[in-house]
Amino acid sequence: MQVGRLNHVGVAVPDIEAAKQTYANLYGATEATETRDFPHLGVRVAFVKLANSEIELLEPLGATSPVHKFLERNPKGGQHHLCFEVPDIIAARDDMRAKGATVLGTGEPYVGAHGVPVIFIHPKDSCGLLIELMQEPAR
Ligand SMILES: CC[C@H](C(=O)O)C(=O)SCCNC(=O)CCNC(=O)[C@H](O)C(C)(C)COP(=O)(O)OP(=O)(O)OC[C@H]1O[C@@H](n2cnc3c(N)ncnc32)[C@H](O)[C@@H]1OP(=O)(O)O
Ligand SMILES: [Co+2]
Repeated sequence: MQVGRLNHVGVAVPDIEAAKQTYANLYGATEATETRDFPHLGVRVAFVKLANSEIELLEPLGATSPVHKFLERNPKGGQHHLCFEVPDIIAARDDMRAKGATVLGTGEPYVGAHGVPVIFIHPKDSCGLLIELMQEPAR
């Protein structure tokens, strides 16, 4: 299986609104979504639109958030993950497992911030990078 386009770069930040201003002021990336909470995912999220992809700004929601420990280690924020689109998230999950990669959580895809199912592959399988795979959205 070959992954598709880079949908977004996940960036953990201590303050999403401040980060939005940084991307607008420094890089002219002024188009951003409203900031939304996803309590069931443990994150607050906003997307900064780019010409060919997006920055996904992430704040932790609570101490059990998957982003909480990352921000403790990187209090100013940092690159958290890359997200690639795939045509079939179930086939992608099975392909990852068949190749010996660790699909995080239960292994069952779950609906992410874009409203389509996602999975995550452990950083140890991708040269230290956390990789998210998401079902290609209808365009
Ligand atoms: C889905 C909604 C939204 C979307 O796009 O739609 C999102 O993207 S939400 C993003 C937040 N959600 C997740 O990240 C879910 C998957 N993540 C996890 O399951 C954990 O964060 C995990 C397993 C990657 C790390 O868990 P934890 O931090 O509790 O474990 P450790 O601190 O013990 O770390 C283990 C090991 O991994 C290294 N690590 C941790 N986070 C990252 C990272 N983001 N990138 C690279 N490496 C990471 C950490 O340094 C440890 O390395 P070691 O060599 O063992 O010390
Ligand atoms: Co993401």
